[in-house]
This record gives sequence, C-alpha cells and structure tokens, in this order.
Amino acid sequence: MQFIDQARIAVRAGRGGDGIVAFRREKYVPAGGPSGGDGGRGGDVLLVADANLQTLLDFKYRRLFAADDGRRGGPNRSTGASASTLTIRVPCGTEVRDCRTGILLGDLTNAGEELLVAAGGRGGLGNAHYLSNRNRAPEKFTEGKEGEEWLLQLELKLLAEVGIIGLPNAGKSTLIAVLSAARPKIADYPFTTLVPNLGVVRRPSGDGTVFADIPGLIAGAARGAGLGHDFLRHIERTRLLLHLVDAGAEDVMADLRVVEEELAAYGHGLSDRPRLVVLNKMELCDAAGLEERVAAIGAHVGEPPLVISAAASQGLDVLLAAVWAQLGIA
Ligand SMILES: Nc1ncnc2c1ncn2[C@@H]1O[C@H](COP(=O)(O)OP(=O)(O)OP(=O)(O)O)[C@@H](O)[C@H]1O
Ligand SMILES: [Mg+2]
Repeated sequence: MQFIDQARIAVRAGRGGDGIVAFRREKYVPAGGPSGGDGGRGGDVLLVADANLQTLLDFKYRRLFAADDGRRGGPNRSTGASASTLTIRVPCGTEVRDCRTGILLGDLTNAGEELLVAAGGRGGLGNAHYLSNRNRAPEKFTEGKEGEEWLLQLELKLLAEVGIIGLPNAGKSTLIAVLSAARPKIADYPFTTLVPNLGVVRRPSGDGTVFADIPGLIAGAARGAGLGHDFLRHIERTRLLLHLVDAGAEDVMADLRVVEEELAAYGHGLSDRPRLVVLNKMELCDAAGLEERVAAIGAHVGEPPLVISAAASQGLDVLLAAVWAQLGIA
C-alpha cells in the first residue's frame, strides 16, 4: 500500500563574502599597492539520499535550512574562507519540486545521490583586482552575491512495511492509533474500517516505519467476501504481518485459522510472509484462560503469541521490539 509523504522546506544558500579595500604597508615602501582580498563563497545547500531514512518525518519539525555566509576578504590579497556546504539528508525515492511552479528539480533514487538545490553566492572582489596603470591606488571593491533561496516541496511515496490484519473488531485500528499519530475511526462493530489507515511508528533510530491497518478479514475474503479482498492487495508488499486475535473470542483458534486460510487462499506469498501473532484484549480473559489460549496458539504457530492490550497500552514495548527485530532494525 502506497501513500505520499510530503514536506515543504525553505533552503537558503550562504551569501558571498565582500571583497575589501586595503593597501600594502611595508617598511621602505612609501605607497604600497592595493592588496584587498576577495570574499569567500557562500555555502551551497545540497540534498543527499540516505538509505537509513524511510519518511519525511523530521521535516515536520524543521523547515528552514540556511548555509553559512562566506567570509570577507583579508589584507595581503588573502581570500576570505568559503563556507562549507550544508547537507540535508532525505530518504531514497524523494522527489524535489519547486513549490511555486511545481517543476520537478530532481529525483533522489539511490543512496548517495546528490542534488544541489541552492548555490552559494560568489565572493566579491578586493581592490587588488582593480590595479591599473591609470589608477595605482584603486578604492574599488565589490560586494558578495546573495545565495540562492528556494521553497521546495519534497514528496516521497511510502510503502507500508508492516500490515495489521485480523477479523473485524479485533482491535487493529485501536492498535495503530496507540502506536502512531494516525487517528482512524474505532468502534464496537465489525467493518468500522473501510479504507486502509496508515500510521508512521517511530523506530528506535528515530526515523519511522509505516504500518497499515486494513479492514477486517472474514471467511471468503480472498474470494471477495466482506471488504477484505481489495485490501489484501494493500498488504501484498509489506515485509511483516501483525495478526491480531481477540482474546475475548469464543474460539481463538477458529478465529486464527479463518484469517490464515484467507491469506493462503489469496496467494501472492502472503502466507509465507513473516507474521507475528498478537493476542489482543488480554483483559477480557482471566489468567487461566489467557494461559490456555497462549498455549494453544503457540502449539499451532510454533511460538507463543505476543500478549497485549491495545486499549490499555499493555505489552506494546515488547511488541515493537519484536517488530524491529523481525525487520532487522536496531
Ligand atoms: N485491548 C482492548 N480491550 C478491550 N476492547 C478493545 C481493545 N482494543 C480494542 N478494543 C475495542 O474493540 C472494538 C473494535 O476496535 P477497532 O475498531 O480497533 O477494531 P478493528 O479491528 O479495527 O475493527 P474493523 O475491522 O471493524 O475495522 C472497539 O470498541 C475498541 O474499543
Ligand atoms: Mg478498524
């Protein structure tokens, strides 16, 4: 399932340093020649594609990026220092447009690819440049040029990496709401969710991973029953499935199997997709009942399910740790 992450940022390259007016002062040289140096270049602003970023999350908090200005020229024809380039890291796949015109400036597809988005201003010339036979003591210099300034629109097509599946009412939307900033509709009846919801969940490294909450699956979903059919398509490209089972259900094993059968019937490799079984609504069972359900699911799946309460925010840290481990994210 794809959706588009967007951000607007302002970039400003540095201004060039001014040239200066100066004259040589040396012993025994009464009237030294002009020696004012040139200003340094203002810093450029560069975008670089970084494979460790998945979202444009950070640009929600920081919107202005300005490179430093170049330094003024010095005496003895010394050129002022040029400012260093300001590098902004963006996820691979980011498209960069000029906000005003919508013109595509570049597409940063592969890690390490660079795009110069604002060029630093040139430094001004010192008076040493204006020495001529007619004017032995020029007072002329030029100012540094302004750096470029642009408003940029960044766009990234996001792919959900984690799909949340389960029967209607299992608590899928509740889970994505507690894990991310997504605010889907949550209600006590089946098929509350009619279109997939996406949420960005912060990973330990600070960037995000996209989770997709899809409408509940029912028996026959793979053949088009309920709303599930269309939406199985959306999780086709996820890397991990979170399979939510309602602990309060009469027969959790039957619930578990219905969804497994739909995954198998749908094909496209969905039943081989790494999957974590998650027993939600733990508070609806007493300790003995919970233990029994955990054991039954464990025997069927090969490892015990994670036990959580999405509504009461219990077990979520362990769940996320398991998700990051499955995705190979530290
Ligand atoms: N841990 C929990 N304990 C008790 N009730 C819960 C828990 N988690 C969710 N619920 C309740 O279960 C109901 C269904 O939740 P939610 O809408 O998140 O399910 P869903 O799986 O997204 O359903 P659908 O497939 O219909 O979209 C809601 O009334 C919600 O408050
Ligand atoms: Mg829902």
